[in-house]
Amino acid sequence: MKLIEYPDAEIMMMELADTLAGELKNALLVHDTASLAVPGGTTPGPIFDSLCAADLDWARVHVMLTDERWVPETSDRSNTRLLRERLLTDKASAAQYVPLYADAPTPEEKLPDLAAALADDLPLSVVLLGMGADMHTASIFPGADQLDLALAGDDLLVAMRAPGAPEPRITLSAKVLNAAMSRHLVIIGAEKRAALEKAQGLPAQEAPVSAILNGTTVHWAER
Ligand SMILES: O=C(O)[C@H](O)[C@@H](O)[C@H](O)[C@H](O)COP(=O)(O)O
Repeated sequence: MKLIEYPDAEIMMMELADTLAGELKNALLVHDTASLAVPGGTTPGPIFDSLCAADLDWARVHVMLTDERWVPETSDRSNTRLLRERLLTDKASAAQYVPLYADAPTPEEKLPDLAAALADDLPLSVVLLGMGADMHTASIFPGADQLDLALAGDDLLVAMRAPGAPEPRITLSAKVLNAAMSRHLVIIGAEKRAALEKAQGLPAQEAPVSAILNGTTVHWAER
């Protein structure tokens, strides 16, 4: 793991957007398409605001979430909604969106179709992850019902229910995340920095983020 500390979050978001755009551009030099997976939640919005204006051949970029809450796009809990509003806009509106949600009461009903649709985009070119103070990443939560499958299984996508998550989730597995050509984790604040340090000494069952730290660049700003 490599840690980059920034003087403030605003600078971090802009520099990280540049880094992601540069990596996508490089991937497009050698491949017909490039794939980008990004988290939802409250942290990455400003990265999306910069990245969406990056000058690259977005029509050849396939964009997806690292994980989704099982709620329709009309919900303000929908990560898809965040992506449409802040990333898949401006120049990036030409990108192809690969959904992790479909209209059905539970994720299990749609899991095979959603997994088949994303299989063509693997290995992912660039992955950006977030982390919770409970040391979850993507929707791989401590105490989740399918934690073993998400951490050590061969499935691409896993449906999850977890005490720390108010609705069912769907998440890329650790296998998919770890196969990515490039992986970044973005966190803000002292609490998450302490959680990251604690996670490094714990098994993935207790600290799921530790399963994806090898080879990952962590970007941190205090505020
Ligand atoms: O749907 C989600 O919630 C995310 O993809 C999740 O993994 C997120 O990255 C962390 O929970 C951090 O969330 P915050 O950025 O809101 O702290």
